Amino acid sequence: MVSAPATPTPTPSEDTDASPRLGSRRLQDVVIAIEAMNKWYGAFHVLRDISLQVHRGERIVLCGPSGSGKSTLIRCINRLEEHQSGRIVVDGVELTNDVRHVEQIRREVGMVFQHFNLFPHLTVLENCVLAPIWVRKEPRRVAEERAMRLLERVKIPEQASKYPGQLSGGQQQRVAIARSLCMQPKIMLFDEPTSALDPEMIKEVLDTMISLAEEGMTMVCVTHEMGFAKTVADRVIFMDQGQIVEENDPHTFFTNPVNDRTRLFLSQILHH
Ligand SMILES: Nc1ncnc2c1ncn2[C@@H]1O[C@H](COP(=O)(O)OP(=O)(O)OP(=O)(O)O)[C@@H](O)[C@H]1O
Repeated sequence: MVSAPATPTPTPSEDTDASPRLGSRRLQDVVIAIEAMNKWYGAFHVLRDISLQVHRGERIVLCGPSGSGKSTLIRCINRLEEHQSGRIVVDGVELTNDVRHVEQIRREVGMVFQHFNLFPHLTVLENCVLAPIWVRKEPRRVAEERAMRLLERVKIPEQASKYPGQLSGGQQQRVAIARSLCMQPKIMLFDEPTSALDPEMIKEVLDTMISLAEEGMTMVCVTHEMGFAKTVADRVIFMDQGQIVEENDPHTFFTNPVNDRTRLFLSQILHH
């Protein structure tokens, strides 16, 4: 049975002064709506009653201690992991077992992983055009032109004919970002994209993410880069033991955390 696309909670569409704001910007429609979602790994209750709404163009940073469920949560958003109860609606499509919905979501939601996940036996350009050609059935020329534009945007067009193993970690991660963008996603998920990088390469990847944010991409980022959270995020969400414990704008989150667990976490990472 095909379930009807669900409608996320509506938000004001008219651009009136009364519409809610996101910093200096106006809140737009909800693109990710998670309602009372739970997930178990066997008997282990890994995500507990998660409710979260992400608006178009919003930049969310998810943080929290190791094992708190951050990766699992963002992997549920593109159905790399299944949830067992509650609802996840992405751009008006509810995530169910219906493969058509899953395919649609995978096309609209790009994901960048800690360990790049590039195909080592394919060149940078081939990595970038693989999904557009095979999933979106694009002509090779169209896919390659877009891939080259995106490799220019992440500032490594000269690496197009190299293999991933010939690049630095920072360059490989920028290829991974360009590869995701080749599918023209509406939402980008980042799972600790800088954690596997040497310190001197972290900045180049963060700069790429910052420029994406400036262009209005909707982003959900799991990261320990609190400088990025402070300057780029519209909202910082703190998770612990599978729950969203606290969320706020970055200024309030970092200067006036309410929950004891948030305070403890911040004191540990900010003084590290
Ligand atoms: N496939 C799996 N099967 C069983 N347990 C899992 C699986 N994947 C993750 N877990 C467990 O679920 C919990 C949450 O893991 P998750 O990777 O989502 O946490 P995290 O907050 O992203 O942690 P980290 O910051 O260390 O990456 C952990 O206790 C982890 O061991």
